[in-house]
Amino acid sequence: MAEINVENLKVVYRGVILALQGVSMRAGAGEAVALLGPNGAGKSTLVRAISGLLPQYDGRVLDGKIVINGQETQHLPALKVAGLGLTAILEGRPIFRYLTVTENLRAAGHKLTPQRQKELTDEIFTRFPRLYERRFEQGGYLSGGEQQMLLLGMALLTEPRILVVDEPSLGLSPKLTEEVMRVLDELRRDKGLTLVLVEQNARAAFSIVERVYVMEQGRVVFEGTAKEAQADADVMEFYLGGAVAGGFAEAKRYRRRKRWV
Ligand SMILES: Nc1ncnc2c1ncn2[C@@H]1O[C@H](COP(=O)(O)OP(=O)(O)OP(=O)(O)O)[C@@H](O)[C@H]1O
Repeated sequence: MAEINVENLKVVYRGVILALQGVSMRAGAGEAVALLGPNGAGKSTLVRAISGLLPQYDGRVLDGKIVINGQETQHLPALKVAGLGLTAILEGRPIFRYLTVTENLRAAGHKLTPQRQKELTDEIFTRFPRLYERRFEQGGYLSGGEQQMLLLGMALLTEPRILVVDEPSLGLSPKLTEEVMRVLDELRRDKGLTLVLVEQNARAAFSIVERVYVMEQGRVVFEGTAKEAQADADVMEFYLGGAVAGGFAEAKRYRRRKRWV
């Protein structure tokens, strides 16, 4: 059973900035949930906490609990959390820019037997034909969408049970966003993955998750099914309005603000 339970989590950066003010959320085994909300709401902070990566950002859990597969993890380092089957693709698209696509995949799967590595690499190239075409290209020369696909491929080579993905649509065209979402959805279904998706692009998230948490100012302000969120006029207007109405233009503006690769 690969599930996440977060209870009343409080997170502070640099000892003074309270970024999460008592957040509770749950992702059941094999379930897809999205964390939505405006800039600065605390979405990335929550996934950093779940992934054990807060110390890298000078952050720490002040109070509350994170339970992954029955084990309390709020004070575990990232490597231990990864050992529980959680793989996180966080901001910045951290690929090896001077290695080719194939080499990046090999590096990600270094713990696997050569046979398993080959099986999974073949699977990745089947799921992402574009990556196969670009397999001898250096990572740094790939487009944003191709880099996102490479990151998903690299994540698959860690054989995760829980996948945490921060803003996969960032900077992508609507068509590419749709493709990345489709692949995420297929992966979850085919492999029974638990998926936690952070998205500014609420419309994209609604297409593949069952439940959503809308955050603002370090709190969860709405929790419900994707359908309930879309039917709630206040949620749509006050918290998700810009993201839904703005579409690609909004994404581009956002991309300019947030630096990556
Ligand atoms: N490393 C850090 N040091 C200090 N404060 C931080 C740090 N990272 C985030 N914060 C602050 O914590 C709050 C929550 O930020 P967070 O990045 O989690 O929000 P977010 O919902 O992911 O926003 P975005 O969609 O813009 O990434 C913000 O007020 C932000 O300024």
